[in-house]
Amino acid sequence: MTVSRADTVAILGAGVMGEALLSGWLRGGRDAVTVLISDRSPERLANLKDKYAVRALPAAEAAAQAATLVLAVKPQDMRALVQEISGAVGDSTLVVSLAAGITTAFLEAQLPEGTSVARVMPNTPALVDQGMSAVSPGAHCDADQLATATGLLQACGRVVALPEHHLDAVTAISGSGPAYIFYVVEAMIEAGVLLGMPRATSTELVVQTLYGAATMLKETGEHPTVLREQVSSPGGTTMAALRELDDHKVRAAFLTAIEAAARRSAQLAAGE
Ligand SMILES: NC(=O)C1=CN([C@@H]2O[C@H](COP(=O)(O)OP(=O)(O)OC[C@H]3O[C@@H](n4cnc5c(N)ncnc54)[C@H](OP(=O)(O)O)[C@@H]3O)[C@@H](O)[C@H]2O)C=CC1
Ligand SMILES: O=C(O)[C@@H]1CCC=N1
Repeated sequence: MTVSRADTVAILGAGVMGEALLSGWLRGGRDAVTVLISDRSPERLANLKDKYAVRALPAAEAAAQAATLVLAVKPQDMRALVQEISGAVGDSTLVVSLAAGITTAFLEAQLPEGTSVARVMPNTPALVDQGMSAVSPGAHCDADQLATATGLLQACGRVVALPEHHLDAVTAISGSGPAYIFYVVEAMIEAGVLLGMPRATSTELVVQTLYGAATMLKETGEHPTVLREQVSSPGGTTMAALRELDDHKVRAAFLTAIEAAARRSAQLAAGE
């Protein structure tokens, strides 16, 4: 089967996020022959080719054969990748970057004049079709191209379009967010073990509690304060615990932690 360049998407940097998108597209019914992957690890490429039956090519060759390029390398590797592919980027190429911190202006300056660029911040729940992404158009990205970028992310979850000045905050909230939740889950499991429960039991209790609480937030549409108050009986166990969290300034710690993540995203833009 011959696949046109217009229908082809190349993932350049097939690591955690690259694979998350690839697997989501295939689960959503995209034909594997329309996806090219590139990575500097031959072992990783061999593994992904086996697993998903997609074609692997060096980055510049993949870039020449695809109308949409998804740049999914670490921010620190972005300059080198863009230099490698720049000569293969055509007038109609759409470049979609997933990298934290890297601005559309940076990419536009490295790519041929007038290249359409969209900046996206996804998250790892895309692996289970529950991703949350934000997308921002660069200076030359038109509405159809923004819709194309949005469609790539919608295959694995929800997408919001936002002005690019919000993307460092998005990175700090939903991009890094799953890690904060996993950190809280780890701490709660440890607490169950501290109280004498088998680790497997504690894990089951915590994971289902998280799932139930997330489902309540989503399905009831109630404010989290209302849901928290429903759990907090006067003079009861929950208030005893929440008082300790307040005494240990856990809420303030979340604010400063998330500020630090946004600051770090802005530093990555400056190549630090
Ligand atoms: N992980 C996450 O939760 C999220 C990540 N992101 C962003 O997504 C991007 C990718 O992150 P993640 O998937 O975690 O990173 P990974 O390190 O897992 O994946 C990046 C892959 O790209 C490869 N690579 C580096 N340079 C090149 C190149 N020139 N050509 C081909 N392949 C190359 C890397 O190889 P090697 O291993 O040899 O370096 C690696 O396999 C980052 O910019 C990150 O900011 C955004 C949201 C969430
Ligand atoms: O930690 C990081 O830099 C990347 C960006 C958002 C999630 N992971």
